[in-house]
Order: sequence, then C-alpha cells, then structure tokens
Amino acid sequence: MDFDVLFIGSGQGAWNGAIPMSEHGLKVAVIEEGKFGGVCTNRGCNAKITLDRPVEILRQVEQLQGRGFDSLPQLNWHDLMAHKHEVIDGLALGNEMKLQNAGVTNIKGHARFVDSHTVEVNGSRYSSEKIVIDSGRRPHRMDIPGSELFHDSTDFMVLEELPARITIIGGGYVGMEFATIANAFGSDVTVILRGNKVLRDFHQPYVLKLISSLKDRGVKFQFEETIEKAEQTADGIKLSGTNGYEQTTDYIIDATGRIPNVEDMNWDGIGLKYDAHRGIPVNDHLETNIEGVYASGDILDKKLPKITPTAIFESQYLAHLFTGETSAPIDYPAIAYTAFTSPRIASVGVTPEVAEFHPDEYTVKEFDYTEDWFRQVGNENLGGVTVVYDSKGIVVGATSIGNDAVETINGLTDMIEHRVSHEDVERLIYIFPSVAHSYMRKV
Ligand SMILES: Cc1cc2nc3c(=O)[nH]c(=O)nc-3n(C[C@H](O)[C@H](O)[C@H](O)COP(=O)(O)OP(=O)(O)OC[C@H]3O[C@@H](n4cnc5c(N)ncnc54)[C@H](O)[C@@H]3O)c2cc1C
Ligand SMILES: NC(=O)c1ccc[n+]([C@@H]2O[C@H](COP(=O)([O-])OP(=O)(O)OC[C@H]3O[C@@H](n4cnc5c(N)ncnc54)[C@H](O)[C@@H]3O)[C@@H](O)[C@H]2O)c1
Repeated sequence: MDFDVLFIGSGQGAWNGAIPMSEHGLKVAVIEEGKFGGVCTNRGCNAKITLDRPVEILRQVEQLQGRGFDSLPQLNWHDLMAHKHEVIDGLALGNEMKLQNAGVTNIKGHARFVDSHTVEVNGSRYSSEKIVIDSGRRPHRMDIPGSELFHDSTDFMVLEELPARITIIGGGYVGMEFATIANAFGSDVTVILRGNKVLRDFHQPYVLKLISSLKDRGVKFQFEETIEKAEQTADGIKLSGTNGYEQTTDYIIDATGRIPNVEDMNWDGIGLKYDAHRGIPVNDHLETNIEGVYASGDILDKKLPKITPTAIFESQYLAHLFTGETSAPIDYPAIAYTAFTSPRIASVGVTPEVAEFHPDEYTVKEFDYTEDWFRQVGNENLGGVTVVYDSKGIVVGATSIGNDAVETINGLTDMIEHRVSHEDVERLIYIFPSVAHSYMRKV
C-alpha cells in the first residue's frame, strides 16, 4: 500500500486529523481538487468573519452615540474587500505547507475510487489501508427558471462593489449573516422565506428580537413566499412568486442550504452507501458500510451542527483511532453554535424548547442583560441568556443574544462539558469586570 491513511478533501474534517496522524508516524496523503483548507478557510467562516468585523464594531459604536461617541464611522466595502483578500488569500497555501511540513503527501486533483483501497487522481493510482472521505458540501441552487441568474455565498464574498438592491432567498445561517452585513454596508436588503421561521435551530424568542432589530434597520422580510421564476429586465432581475408576488432587484443570493459533494467519485461502483441529499451514513467509529472507508465533516449524514468545530472534532477522533490511542466509539461533547448576526445569537446543549417539553427533568431560567450594569457600560439595549438546568441544578444548556453571546456561550460550554456545579463556580475566579465574570454571577 502507498499510504496508511488517505483523505479525499483537505477541509477541517481532514487536515486536523492528517497532521497528528503523520506526526505519529503514519504515512498520510491528502487529495484536494480546489483550495487547500476547504470551505471554512477559503470561502466560509474566515472570509465571512472578516467581512463582519466592521459591522460588529459599528453596532457597538452606535450604542454609545451621545455617550462618548458623537458620530458613526463610514463603512467602506471596497477597502474591506481588499483587507479580506489580504487576510484570506494566503491561507490556502499556508494550509498546504502545514500539511507538507508535517510530512503529509499533498495530491492535487479530483479523487475517484477504483476500489475500496485505491483512488485515481489525474490518471495516477494511489492505494491506502484506510480512506477517509471529507468531500464536504456546496451551495444548493434552486431549480426554477432563471436560477442561473442567482449567486451564492462564495460569489458574495468576492464582490468588489456591493449592489444597491440585494435579495436573499432563505433564512438560515447564510441568509441572516449576509443580510446583516449587506444591510450595514448600505444595500437595500430583502429576505424571502418559504415558511415563517428564521434560524430554526435557535431559540425563537431571540430570533424574533433579531428579526425586529434587522427590520428596524430597513431589512425587509417576505414570509411564506415561494419564488417560481427569475428573469432579467431593463430595471434589474425580476422575481415572481406564488400569489402574484413580484420584486425587482440587482443581486440574488440563493441561501437555500448546502448539498453534499457526492458526484463523480464512483461511490456506486464500490458499493458505498450514501444519500445525495443527506450525505454518508457512518457507524459510531465514523466508518462507512465499507470496511476501511471512513467519512468526516459536513459530508456525514448526521443531525449535528455542520460547522467547523464538529469537523475538527471528527478528524481528531480519527487520528486517535488510527494511531491506536483509542478504540472507543466517537463521543461528541456539547457543540456550541452561533449565527454571526448583529446581535449575535449563540447556543449550546439542551435548548429551552426541549427543556420546556420535559419540565420534570429541566428548569429554565431567563436572565435579561439590559439591567446588568456591565452591559449598561456599552449601553447594550438588547441582550440576555437563557439557561437550562438539570434536576441536580447543573447547567446543561444555554442560549444567548447580544454583543457577547459568543463568549458567553463558549464559557458556559466549559461548564456544561465538565458538569460544573454551583459550588465549583465559587472557585472560579475570573477577571472583573469581564463577560465571563458577568455571566458566571448569573448562572
Ligand atoms: C458562507 C459560510 C460560512 C460559514 N461560517 C461558519 C462559521 O462561522 N463557523 C463554523 O463553524 N462553520 C461555518 N461554516 C461551515 C464550515 O465551513 C463547514 O462546516 C466546514 O468547512 C466543513 O469542513 P469539511 O472538511 O467537512 O468540508 P469542506 O470544507 O467542504 O472541504 C471539503 C473539500 O473537499 C474537496 N473535495 C471534494 N470532493 C473531492 C474530490 N473528489 N477530490 C478531491 N477533493 C475533493 C473540496 O474541494 C473541499 O475543499 C460556514 C460555511 C459557509 C458556506
Ligand atoms: N455561523 C455558522 O456557523 C455558519 C454560517 C454559515 C453557514 N454555516 C453552515 O452552512 C450550512 C448552510 O447554511 P445555509 O444558510 O445555506 O442553510 P440553512 O440550512 O441554515 O438554511 C437554509 C434556508 O433556506 C430555506 N430553504 C430551503 N430550500 C428552499 C427553497 N427551495 N426555497 C426557499 N427557501 C428554501 C430553509 O427554509 C432555510 O431557511 C448551515 O447549516 C451551517 O451548517 C454555518
């Protein structure tokens, strides 16, 4: 065999495992047909958070108008885009070098299975004891007349000029994060939703606050509307929907979800079980129905948040498994997740919605931040945390909205994972004043 472990794809579900495997002495290869580092590094999390940074700061400056600030800074999309290129464009090469320096063999091109231990790339064959599929997902494109006029998250994050009118179809992570950014930079933003729920994985009372805040800033929401066609007109792109709905816009982001990359890898030929919409099912060791073929990251058919930390955890688990450090099934901890909107909404563990269905098992307490003196320092007018306790009074879930929601939930994730009791909290001496000190006093 040429390798001990061969990864198809170089995203977060691969390189975080490939490097420790190689450092441990395994012969490892990574095959990538696009940019090394995959979606998150090149056209997902990192690029998005760079574009959001001025928005996050602007909102905080806004909250202090007349309280130390007398005016708002001007946002400049063009300069920000240049900064984004500066921060992001070198990361792919950096990832490639990181792998290479750790002794991993990088292979460029599209991988296709020949059999369960062999793949072909650009006419060359490579054999491996184990193969890990980390092929990820890509944006879904609506199948309606005119959808070739639509764009996706990748297109938006390289726009040199921001269109005056932007319409976003879909109210998930991408829809809400991009609505936040485009609105702050002055675009006239409309979000069109098939149903009436936005960010369905999140605590809906907080989501309603977010919608209301976005509406106050001029974002329009069109609920329960199914778009049926798009056509180019002299005035822009005309969208038509059910019930006679019509809207003309300059730029459309199809944010209707992400679909697994399953094509042209000869999975049928080797008998791999997969679903074109849901991805690859695996057992509790991340092994597919074919012995020696594993999968990790977004391509998995699992009901877990499809985010970078999940993919990292899985690839690290595979490193422990393949180096013999463990033979145990994968044991996921509580996974924290967030929408990088303004305000942020973040969540971890048992949700208030689940807790309310099981009142005998859980207690839910809601804390409003606006009365907290520390939040008043920044004149934050919207913010809170809702905490779920088990029957022993231990925190098992939390969800937060506000400027500091991400750090609040990160801190509470530690508490949840380590089942920190109320008595233990007394022994945690945090810096004062600080976000951590503030929420710890509450829970
Ligand atoms: C706009 C956007 C914003 C996001 N923001 C966040 C965020 O803020 N926080 C967060 O945690 N997550 C975020 N995510 C999700 C995150 O990007 C993904 O969960 C993560 O990238 C999954 O990593 P992966 O390794 O599973 O797959 P990917 O990153 O998709 O990597 C798969 C790689 O496999 C390659 N590949 C596929 N097939 C083949 C083949 N046959 N041969 C060779 N190579 C192949 C692809 O080119 C790709 O590089 C965001 C996603 C998007 C789209
Ligand atoms: N902050 C983060 O961690 C972050 C940010 C961006 C993306 N992501 C990841 O990327 C994934 C994809 O994000 P997304 O926002 O594209 O997907 P999503 O699944 O979060 O949201 C898709 C939205 O599109 C709607 N929709 C689906 N089909 C439709 C149709 N035919 N017509 C109209 N609306 C339709 C859904 O109802 C939903 O509102 C997320 O699930 C997440 O895993 C994470």
